[in-house]
Amino acid sequence: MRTIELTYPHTLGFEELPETVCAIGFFDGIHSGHQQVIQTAVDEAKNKGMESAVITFHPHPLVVLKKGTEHVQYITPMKEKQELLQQLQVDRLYIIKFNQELSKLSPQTFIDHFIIGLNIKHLVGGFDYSFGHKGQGNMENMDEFTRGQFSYTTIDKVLSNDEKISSTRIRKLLQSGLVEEANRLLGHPLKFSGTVIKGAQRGRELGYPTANLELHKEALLPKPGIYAVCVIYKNEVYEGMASIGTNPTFTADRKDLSVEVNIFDYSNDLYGEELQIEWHRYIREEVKFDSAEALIAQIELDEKNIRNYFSE
Ligand SMILES: Cc1cc2nc3c(=O)[nH]c(=O)nc-3n(C[C@H](O)[C@H](O)[C@H](O)COP(=O)(O)O)c2cc1C
Ligand SMILES: Nc1ncnc2c1ncn2[C@@H]1O[C@H](COP(=O)(O)OP(=O)(O)OP(=O)(O)O)[C@@H](O)[C@H]1O
Repeated sequence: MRTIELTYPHTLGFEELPETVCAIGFFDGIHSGHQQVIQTAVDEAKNKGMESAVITFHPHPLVVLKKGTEHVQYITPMKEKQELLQQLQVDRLYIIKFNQELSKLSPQTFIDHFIIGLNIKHLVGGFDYSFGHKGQGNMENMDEFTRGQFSYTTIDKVLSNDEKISSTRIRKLLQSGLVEEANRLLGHPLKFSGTVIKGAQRGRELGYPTANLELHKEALLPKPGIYAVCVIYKNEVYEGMASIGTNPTFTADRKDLSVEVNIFDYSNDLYGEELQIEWHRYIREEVKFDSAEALIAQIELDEKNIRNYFSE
C-alpha cells in the first residue's frame, strides 16, 4: 500500500495519480461499519480495473476544533490503521492533514481539491459522512458538488443490537473494560504497540517478570486492570497476561499508569524491543495486596484462568 500525506493547499502533481475508487472517512478503529465502506471501494475498484484508495485525516478534527484538546487517543494509531487497510487490500492511502484551513474549506473546494484533484472516479462514503465547513456537504447533497466528474456509493448504517457501530461507542466500551464486546464491534482485537523499557525490576523476584511498555501517547488504553493478551514480536504470536495500573501493592499515590506484560513460556531479554499487544479479555481489577505473597498467589490464579481461556 502506498501512503501519501497531503496538506492543503498542496503541490502534488495530480496528473500522475492513477484513477481510483476511494473510501472516505476518519476511520478510527477500522470497525465493522468502516470495513463495509472500505470493502465496497476495494470491490468496486476491482470491477472497474482501477486502484483502490482510502482518504483519511490526521490528527482527529477535535484536536483542531476543540480548544484545549492536545491530542486524541486513537483506537487505531496510524501504524495499526495502516496494517488493517493493507489487510483489506487497499492500494493507496491518502492522509490529509486536518488543520484550521481545511476545516474552513467550502464543500465544493474540498471536492475540487481532494476528490476531483486526486483523480478519484468513484467515491464511497457512509450514510452520515459529511465534509466542508461545518459539514455542509454530505452524501445526500453530493450531486451538487461532483461536476459530473465522479460517481459515488452511499453505505447504509451498519448496526449491532439496533445501534450504529461507531468509533465513539467502541471507545466507551474499552474505557468500561468491555473489551470483548468492543472487539466484536471492531471485527478484530484492539491492538497497539510499545517499546520495552526498564521497570522497577521487581517482577523477576515475584516469579513473574514483566516487559514494561512505553506507549505512543496517542494509543487509547482500555480500562486499567488485568487482561488476557497476545503479544506479537518479530512476527510470532505469544500468549500472556498484562496489567494496566499503578502497582498499588508496592507504590502509594502513584498517578501515572504502567502497562506491563508477562509473556507465557518466554524468558529472553526484550529491552528496547517493540511489541504489539492484542487485548482479548478483561480479567479483574488491580488490587492493593497486604503482601507480595498474596499478590503472587493471585497472579498464579490469573495465569491459570488465562491459560484456560486461551485453550478453550
Ligand atoms: C497478571 C498480573 C497481575 C497483576 N496484578 C496486580 C495487582 O492486583 N496489584 C498490584 O499491586 N500489582 C499487580 N501487578 C503488577 C505487579 O505489581 C508488577 O508486575 C510488579 O510490581 C513488577 O513491576 P516491575 O515490572 O516494574 O518490576 C500485576 C502484574 C501482572 C503481570
Ligand atoms: N456503522 C456504520 N455504518 C455505515 N457506515 C459507517 C458506519 N460507521 C461509520 N461509517 C462511515 O465510515 C466513514 C468513517 O466514519 P467515521 O470515521 O466518522 O466513523 P464513526 O465510527 O461514525 O465515528 P464517530 O463515532 O467518531 O462519529 C464515514 O464515511 C462514515 O459515514
